[in-house]
Amino acid sequence: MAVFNRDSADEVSRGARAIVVRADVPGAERRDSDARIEEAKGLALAIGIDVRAAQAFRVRDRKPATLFGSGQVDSIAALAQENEAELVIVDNALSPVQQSNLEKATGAKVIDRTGLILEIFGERAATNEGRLQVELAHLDYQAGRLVRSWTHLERQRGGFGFLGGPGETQIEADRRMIRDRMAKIRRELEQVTRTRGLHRARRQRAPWPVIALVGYTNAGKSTLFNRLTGADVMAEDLLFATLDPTMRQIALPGLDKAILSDTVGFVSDLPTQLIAAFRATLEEVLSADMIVHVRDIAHPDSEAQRDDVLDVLAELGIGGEQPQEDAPVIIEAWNKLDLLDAEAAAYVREAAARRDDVVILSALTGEGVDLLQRAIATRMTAGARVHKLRVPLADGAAIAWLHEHGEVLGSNPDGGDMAIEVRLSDSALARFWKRERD
Ligand SMILES: Nc1nc2c(ncn2[C@@H]2O[C@H](COP(=O)(O)OP(=O)(O)OP(=O)(O)O)[C@@H](O)[C@H]2O)c(=O)[nH]1
Repeated sequence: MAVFNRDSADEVSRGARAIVVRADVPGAERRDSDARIEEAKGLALAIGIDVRAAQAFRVRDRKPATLFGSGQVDSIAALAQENEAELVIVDNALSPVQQSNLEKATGAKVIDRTGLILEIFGERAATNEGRLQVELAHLDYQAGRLVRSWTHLERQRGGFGFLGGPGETQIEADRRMIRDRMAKIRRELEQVTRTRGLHRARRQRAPWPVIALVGYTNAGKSTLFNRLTGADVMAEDLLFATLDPTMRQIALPGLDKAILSDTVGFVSDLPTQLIAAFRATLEEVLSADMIVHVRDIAHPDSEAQRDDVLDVLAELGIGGEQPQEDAPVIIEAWNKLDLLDAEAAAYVREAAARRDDVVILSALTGEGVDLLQRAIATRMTAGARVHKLRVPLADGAAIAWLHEHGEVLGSNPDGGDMAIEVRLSDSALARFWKRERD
């Protein structure tokens, strides 16, 4: 039921014929224009849109009415016509006025980058919280786009438009409806967030370390996740294949059990309305013991992508200028090594050799994955020392725990206790005591 004026960013249908265009504003870009348009195409393909053509335009200054210059608008209209496009995707943020003017000029439906990402998030959100956050973002986006349109004027004709003119009342009613719905969603979200907090607390008590994979969209997180866990989930060439984190148990050398968590892909210029939805999925990362930052090292904007990811992590208090005290350590996994030619590979190896927090690999071919496993395990067990512990003989579970998580060097029954000499990392020891208390 369309209770309010659903704007044209809504209901993009799968298989829609589309063209992708973008305005490159000189000086405002720190990224490769081709790569940006490719990413936008990838985003559109991810929701099943039939992208027929893609083109970037240099725009000296953004035109308030149409964003693009008038000659460029004509070219876009011609491109849309040639390709029989029903949809024009503009990979920039558009004001409602620009959107509507471009629709008039092209005769096609126009959506901007925010609209596109909202569509993707809407399709990918798998948990209750993800769905609510996306709906909230969508409503917020729509509320900003309620302009006095002809449909409103038509509906209002003969109505009560004395003050403020016809249309005003309808817009107000629409706004109120959106506000009410948003308030309801916020209440539901509070409930869901509370439940999620409980789940997380329960998991934190689990005596295993948690490793979180983060990375820019399409960097190869899901592929690596599958490699490391042997699970065959979500290896798709789809952006945002993983809006909600997935947890799996993995085995690492010298570390019987650990939990690997896959998180949502990062993306540049994330629409402000979506930041909360995105962060919600990242809270998992905060409780991790270690972060593996997966990077597509063969991508032309690899460094800009890394900066985007690090900025978001810094906002969460991980890394950056003022990291939180017990924040997880980060290792970088430089992925897609197989895509580099010999010269580039040599260069990358040299750069990696200068750092002790980098592993080079290919999640696709498996090369180097063992090195990553070892690097994770080494860091996890770093600071392992020999401890002499006394555990009641009757506490078989505690004794088994120590055998499972540490290297038991000797054990002797002594009175009612077992005296155990065991090599354990500090974090494992802390987990052991915590486990005792619970
Ligand atoms: N050549 C090559 N391709 C890879 C490698 N790792 C991943 N890919 C490909 O890169 C694409 C994206 O991989 P995913 O694992 O889905 O990426 P992701 O980081 O989980 O993506 P999001 O879910 O969007 O965040 C897929 O087509 C993979 O097959 C690699 O080491 N080499």
